[in-house]
Amino acid sequence: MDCVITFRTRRDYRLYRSFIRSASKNLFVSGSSYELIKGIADFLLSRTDLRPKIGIICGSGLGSVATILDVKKEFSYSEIPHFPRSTVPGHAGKLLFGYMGNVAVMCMQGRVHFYEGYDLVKCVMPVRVMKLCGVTHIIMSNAAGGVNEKYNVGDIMIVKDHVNFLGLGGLNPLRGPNDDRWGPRFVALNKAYDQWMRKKAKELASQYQQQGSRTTFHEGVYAVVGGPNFETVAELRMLRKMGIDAVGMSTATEAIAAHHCGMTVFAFSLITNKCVLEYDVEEMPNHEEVIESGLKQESLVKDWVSSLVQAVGNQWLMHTEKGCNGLD
Ligand SMILES: O=P(O)(O)O[C@H]1O[C@H](CO)[C@@H](O)[C@H]1O
Ligand code: HPA
Repeated sequence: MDCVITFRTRRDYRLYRSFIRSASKNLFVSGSSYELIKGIADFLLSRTDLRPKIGIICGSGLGSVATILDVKKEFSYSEIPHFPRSTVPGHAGKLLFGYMGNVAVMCMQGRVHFYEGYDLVKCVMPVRVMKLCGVTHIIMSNAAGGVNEKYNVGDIMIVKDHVNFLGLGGLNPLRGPNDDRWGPRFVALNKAYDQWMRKKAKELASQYQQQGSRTTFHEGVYAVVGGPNFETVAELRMLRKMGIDAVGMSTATEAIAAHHCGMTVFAFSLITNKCVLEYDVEEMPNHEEVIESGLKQESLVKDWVSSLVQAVGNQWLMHTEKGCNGLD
């Protein structure tokens, strides 16, 4: 059915026209435009003198990593304009600016997920905010189910690569018009997870083994699925056949956005549950167990992440005179 709109004045017509123009522009970019994200970064930086170099994202039950920070400024996500809010237990929803040793850090105590109802572009918005706050290296953590039968609860997997099941189906945070200020239209991902950081993280991990820790570190492939349901036995069997070691509902999309805008990316999974690949098994995965497993590994994870942050800081010192105390 055709619809005819009449305007009483030329002014009404002009107002209508500009509304339609901005609406069609925002159809693709709402919540994600460079200007909007720059506005958020400026909002944060105008409220702290700290200039972060390293960003950390705490996954489910891993919020305690934030407690190693000497916090200088704290924001609740709800007080940051346009920032998404965490709705999942185990994600405090706080953005912290502080120091780990002499390294200036920005830390998300909790993330947001696609299954919470956010578009992927909104899920990765905090990563881009970090970029515009000056973060060059990002450490992402997550809770994940161990698909590899050799993985046990409490093990840590350094992510060497991922399979993005959302992306393979077309759901990608880079979908839509590309803004070259972030990065190129077609981004290569074969070096998405930084080799130097992975090597350093493995070196640092070996000290726990030497000290007799029972925690095993692995390096493996993380698969992101949409959630929020845990996977079926058939799905998990398929994942294992495909060479996947751990499965979760986050991180890979954030890593794509971070790599796209030129950040150095490191990610790790805490194995919080062993995935059930058999039908005649009583146990069933649940979020409470996921959070509990995170808490049990609290001190080791904090220690390891903190030494990785220091290692990145020392690397900076070797290459720049300024270091990374955020005061340069
Ligand atoms: O990936 P993070 O945020 O650590 O959380 C993981 O834990 C939750 C399931 O218990 C899911 O959100 C999954 O992605
Ligand atoms: N599957 C998906 N996501 C998860 C799991 C899991 O088994 N454990 C923690 N996050």
